[in-house]
Amino acid sequence: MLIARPYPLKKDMRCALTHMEKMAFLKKFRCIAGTIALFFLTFFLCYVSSHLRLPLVLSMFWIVNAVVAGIFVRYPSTHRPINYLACALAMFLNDYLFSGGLSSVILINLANIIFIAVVALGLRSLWRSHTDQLTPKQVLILFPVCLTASLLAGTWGGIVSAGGGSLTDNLLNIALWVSEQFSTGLMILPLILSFKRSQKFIWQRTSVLAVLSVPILSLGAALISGPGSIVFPLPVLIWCALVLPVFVSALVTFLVGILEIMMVYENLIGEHLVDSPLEIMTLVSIRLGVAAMVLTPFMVSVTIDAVKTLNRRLEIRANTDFLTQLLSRAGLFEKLGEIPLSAGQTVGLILFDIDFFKAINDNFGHQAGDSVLSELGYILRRDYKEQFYISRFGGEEFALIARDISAEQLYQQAEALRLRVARHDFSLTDRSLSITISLGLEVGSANNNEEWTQLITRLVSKADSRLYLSKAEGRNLTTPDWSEGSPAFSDRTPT
Ligand SMILES: Nc1nc2c(ncn2[C@@H]2O[C@H](COP(=O)(O)OP(=O)(O)OP(=O)(O)O)[C@@H](O)[C@H]2O)c(=O)[nH]1
Repeated sequence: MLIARPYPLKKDMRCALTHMEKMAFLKKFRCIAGTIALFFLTFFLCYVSSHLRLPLVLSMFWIVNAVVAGIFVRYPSTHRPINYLACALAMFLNDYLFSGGLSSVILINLANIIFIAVVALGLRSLWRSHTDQLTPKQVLILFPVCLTASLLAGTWGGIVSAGGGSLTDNLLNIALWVSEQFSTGLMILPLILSFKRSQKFIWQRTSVLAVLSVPILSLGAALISGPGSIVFPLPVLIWCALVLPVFVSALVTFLVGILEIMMVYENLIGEHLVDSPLEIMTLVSIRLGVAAMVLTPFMVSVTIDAVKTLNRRLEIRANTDFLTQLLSRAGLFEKLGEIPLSAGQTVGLILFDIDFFKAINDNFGHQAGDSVLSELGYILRRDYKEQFYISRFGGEEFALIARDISAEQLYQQAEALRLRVARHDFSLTDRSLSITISLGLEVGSANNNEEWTQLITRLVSKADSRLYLSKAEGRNLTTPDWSEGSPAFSDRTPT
């Protein structure tokens, strides 16, 4: 009879509740901490941006909007009304402390919130938060979303910050707002969206040269000057996009974009800036030009990155056996081809085949046979990957290859493997199963100018005849390289 056990159950439930409460508390704490961090980040960026105002009244780079919008897109859990409120409060506080006049400050900062909201909502639906990889499609949508956000925010900001004035003043103000938001947005958003915490990258000569060429072309642009000089760095930025990781390329492009706009402000590029409609429109035009220029290398680097990832996936798929997750025969040769082979190098090969595998298929079904192959693949990957290159050579035939191994060491490893397999219970859906394997070994040295394919083919031919011997002598046996008089051959015994 089943006896009720109230206490342990209650205790379990209490533990589970406490755990859930703890998790809920942690989640809440993280949210509050995130909101406070966002408040201070916004305040700091507003402070920095508002000190980049000279020589015009409008900031040279109002970076805060793109940064906050980028955070909302990149980390969708932060996209919450409370965080909008925190950002707005930080903007109001900064303007109140350093510019005065709370009422106009609220209206002007509404433009910033409009930009953040439009970018966050426009890009959020397309961004897959579970992957860091950007797609060309996502980059394409960056342009219209950023433009819409800049147009809406800029129109509102331009009107409320002009404080009345003539229609021309209003239109010029709007043009300045829109162009600034658009160019700053397109410089900063790629940076935030492509940022990866860990990325393996080896600097090669071409990557270093590409980066070093950037300041040279930028200097050329500064020396020659004129409106066309904006695009001088473009070829080298495209080069960076081809050879650098997406984030590094975006960073270089961002720095060039910033430099160009600063040079415009310093009269190094373009005409002398005075506060007339023509000069303002020149600045607007240069900014829009910079925006278009910075997006181009970003599109190239994201597209190249997507192509590289696709190539890597195809390569893995082509070189890996789907069932066992081991190298296919072609994959083995491909892998070995990457390793230098010097004359005289010793290479050992274990070639083995499952005994009576056809009977497993016949008695338990093809799926059971697949399951055995898959489990065997798992054992080989787990226990032998360190010492050997492992390949599913054919149907139920496997090859293990090791460099710098003696005939005796190879024999010991092969015997250990044979016993390991024989003692293992392979699990099928409704039962477990024991199998045995027969092995043939060969150890050889590479000849002068011999390639991996030739060497392995030579070793396989010998090992295959020894595998056949193991089968002929009753299976569950290892036949080593006995031509070398290995003492192990005479010791071989079935389990
Ligand atoms: N389930 C399954 N069976 C496979 C696969 N590849 C090959 N086989 C089967 O493996 C069996 C190999 O049979 P045989 O060559 O006669 O060898 P065996 O039955 O193991 O006998 P011995 O090697 O002489 O011990 C064939 O029936 C193939 O159909 C696979 O991927 N999955």
